[in-house]
Amino acid sequence: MTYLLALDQGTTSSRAIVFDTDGAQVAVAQREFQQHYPQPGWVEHDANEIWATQRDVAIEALAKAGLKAADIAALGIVNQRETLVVWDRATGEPVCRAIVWQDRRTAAMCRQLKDAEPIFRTKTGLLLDPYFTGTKLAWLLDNEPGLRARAEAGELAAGTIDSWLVYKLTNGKQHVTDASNASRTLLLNLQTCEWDNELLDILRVPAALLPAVVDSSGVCGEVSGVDELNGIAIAGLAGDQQSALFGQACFGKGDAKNTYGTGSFLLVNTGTEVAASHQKLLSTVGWRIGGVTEYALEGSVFVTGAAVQWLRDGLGIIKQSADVEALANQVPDTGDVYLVPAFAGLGAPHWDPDARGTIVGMTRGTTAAHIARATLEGIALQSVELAEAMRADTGLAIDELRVDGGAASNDTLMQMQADLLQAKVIRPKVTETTALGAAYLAGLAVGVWPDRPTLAKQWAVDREFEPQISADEAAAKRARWGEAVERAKGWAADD
Ligand SMILES: Nc1ncnc2c1ncn2[C@@H]1O[C@H](COP(=O)(O)OP(=O)(O)O)[C@@H](O)[C@H]1O
Ligand SMILES: O=P(O)(O)OC[C@H](O)CO
Repeated sequence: MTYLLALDQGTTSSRAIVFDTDGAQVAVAQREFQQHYPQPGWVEHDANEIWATQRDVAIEALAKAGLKAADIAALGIVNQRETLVVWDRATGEPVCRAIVWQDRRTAAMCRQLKDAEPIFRTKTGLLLDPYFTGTKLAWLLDNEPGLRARAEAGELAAGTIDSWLVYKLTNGKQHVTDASNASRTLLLNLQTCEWDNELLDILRVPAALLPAVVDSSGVCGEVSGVDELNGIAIAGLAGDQQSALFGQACFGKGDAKNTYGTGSFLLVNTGTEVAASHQKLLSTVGWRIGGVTEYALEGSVFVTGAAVQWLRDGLGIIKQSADVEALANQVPDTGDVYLVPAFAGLGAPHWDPDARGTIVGMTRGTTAAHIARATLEGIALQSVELAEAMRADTGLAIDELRVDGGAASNDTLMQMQADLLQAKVIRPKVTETTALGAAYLAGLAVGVWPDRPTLAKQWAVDREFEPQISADEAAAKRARWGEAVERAKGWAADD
């Protein structure tokens, strides 16, 4: 029997899953790690802790499956995107904590660079928002004493989490990133899939820092220096959201998926041509395989599942995330309460780093149940805005949406999504599609599966949700939501 090992390095936890050739999960191990919030709006991770947790869960998953490294055909790595790690090439030690995708510290820098935004928009498909890696790297070089000189001298390496993990797994032999991760940095030319000198110049980033850009599916190294994993081929790399698109078998132009994790990320496959957005969606690399790049349009929402965590940790009205469903179902509706979870600003299609979380419409009769229900509706409504923007961009209405991620297990939320989107929502049997995508990318590279049609046949439905409210009712809620969003915008602008 042949097995694949998927490493899914997420924002809040590191996960490793062993899959068999039917795409079935054989064993899983997961470890959370610490989030650091050194200043308001800043979010950091300890890159060494990311490495240690990811290595340990990989070892643990193999042990749980009763397998040895030699039983694994290949491993794939998928990861939280945009998060920046800079390390010393000689020692392999990070020079400081990783700056996480949610970190807003470069909001002022992005405003200052606004005149250059059209260049970034055209070349990278992204916007000038603190979300992306490029301004984080520029900030670090400007603000950490001595770093720029060391970077220019070639002493340092920079990369997203995929780069960092490959570097550690190969004992410092490989400094690479795949095209999908690279397309989130503000430094990659989408058309050529190469680092762009004009963009490097604008952000004053020395090219010597950057990894080589490789295919998303292809052997890019071999594990060495971790006894239990040594010899396993590293054969798949991708950003986690692109990987979920792959794991959902969204191989055809127009196929769409939405992942509900810390944030939500709705991606639609746009084929081998870059589809430019007029609705502030992102054009991004889906994957590059055999040198051929396929693209996607993406709507990124920063806080969805994290809002449920806030109900748990911030408000204390639920004990665990899954409890939100029962609490929300204690009431038939939100009583006209709307919760805009703009805790980290607003992403697509608003891109307002100064927006902040807002609850509107509360009365003396509002209860925790209304807040819980409004949180779920807020998650669904943010995705509706993305789907509307995609329709305006591509002319294609999303009439079917494949869903995955932690919060996709919430039936009430999925029903709300179908209602508010006025489209069918389809949940597959395997909702660990992010990790499955990693296994697929790695397995294709080493011949475990012959082609994508074989993978598409493995995809199976768990449950479908059909709209149960009228289009008029949905439109009324969408309009009301729009008003609530306006109230959340710009709140922190004076900070
Ligand atoms: N039943 C549920 N209802 C709503 N949200 C949930 C539920 N279960 C998990 N979540 C949320 O999903 C997120 C975890 O999903 P996951 O896909 O593991 O996220 P990530 O990869 O971003 O760490 C958490 O933010 C959690 O609050
Ligand atoms: O870690 P996740 O699953 O929340 O994904 C984070 C995204 O990749 C950020 O762009």
